[in-house]
Amino acid sequence: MSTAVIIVAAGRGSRAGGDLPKQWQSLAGKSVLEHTVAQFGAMQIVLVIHPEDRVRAAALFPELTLVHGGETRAQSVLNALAALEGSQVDRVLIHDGARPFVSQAVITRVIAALDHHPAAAPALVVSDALWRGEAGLVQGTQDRAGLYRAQTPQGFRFPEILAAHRAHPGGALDDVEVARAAGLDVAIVEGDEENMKLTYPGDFAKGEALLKGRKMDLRVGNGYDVHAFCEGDHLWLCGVKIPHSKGLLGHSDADVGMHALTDAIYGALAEGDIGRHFPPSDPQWKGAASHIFLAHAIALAREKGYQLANCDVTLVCEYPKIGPHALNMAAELARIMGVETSRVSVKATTSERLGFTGREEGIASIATCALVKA
Ligand SMILES: Nc1ccn([C@@H]2O[C@H](COP(=O)(O)OP(=O)(O)OP(=O)(O)O)[C@@H](O)[C@H]2O)c(=O)n1
Ligand SMILES: C[C@](O)(CO)[C@H](O)COP(=O)(O)O
Repeated sequence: MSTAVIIVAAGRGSRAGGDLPKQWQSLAGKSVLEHTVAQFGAMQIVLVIHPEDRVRAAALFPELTLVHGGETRAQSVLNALAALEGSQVDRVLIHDGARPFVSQAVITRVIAALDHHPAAAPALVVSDALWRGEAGLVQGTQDRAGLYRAQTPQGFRFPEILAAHRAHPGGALDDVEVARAAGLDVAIVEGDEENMKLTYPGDFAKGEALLKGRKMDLRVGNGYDVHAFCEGDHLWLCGVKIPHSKGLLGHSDADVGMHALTDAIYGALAEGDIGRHFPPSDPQWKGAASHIFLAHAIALAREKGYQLANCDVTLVCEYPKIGPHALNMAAELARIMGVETSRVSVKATTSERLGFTGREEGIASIATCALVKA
């Protein structure tokens, strides 16, 4: 499944006021939009901007696809959907640029719900009493049963939401309204009180306070693994196939580097190790490609609200020589985990011909990772 994110940021923020449209205003030293974009990590992002903001946007986000927005939010969304047509994308998340505090946990819940529904969106149950009012006087109360406060990102299967937007006459409040008009069922997933939309001038002070009050929740884990050499003509290390005069022995593909990294992530989460999640006694994992284990560990981290800050994998062997492959290995691990390559390090050392690695009986690997609550 290939998922893209559309971040709509072409509005003028008239209710928020200020010298710049709200998404370009500063919040704790960075623009609102930089905070928002950062929350989606290495996902494919289409950023919808106002044509007047092109230079600013291209300078700050050189790696993102920029699309010009329209007169309304819905038109801005449609322009981005049209730009994705013909790509490999089969799911899309549509998010307000003005919601910079969206968490990994909310993003993960929306994506997970798309496995079972054509559309899904986060929302919060209304808990206050609701009144109707006029001229400063309460005119009556409104039953709040079954009422929700809608948030973004709102997630959809791509062809369905493109068709729905094309068919919609306009005037919808959000993409869920567009999807429902096309007959799509929309699942509600749990939103987050912190996932507020900056709308009025006072919201910026609330946002600053929220960022200040966020306690850093940092987890560190380590992993260690060993696999013995066996007969063979290649081995897998950190997801890269390397021709060699020996193979590595193991129940799975014996990718010792990826196993150490996977265990480091489980360790940081206090979730045991690979063996707990993929028991070697279970024949279905015989010969399994180790990216399954790493993808599971990182998904578990996201589910719990953590993202990878960085990781460092060291391979201990005399041969094969790792240097020529190290960058490819880091890129492959980063791809599997959905993070920027700059967060992943792969390096190697020999053991100076000492011990089992020195005698070329096998390869050992040590990995460390840091996870931060997003
Ligand atoms: N023509 C538009 C209008 C809105 N948006 C985006 O949609 C999100 C939610 O809209 P809202 O909070 O209403 O933003 P603005 O339209 O900018 O605000 P205002 O209504 O106060 O002018 C924002 O990230 C905004 O930039 C957009 O991309 N294109
Ligand atoms: C899409 C939205 O953020 C859902 O809550 C919202 O409808 C868009 O903002 P607006 O203030 O209603 O224009």
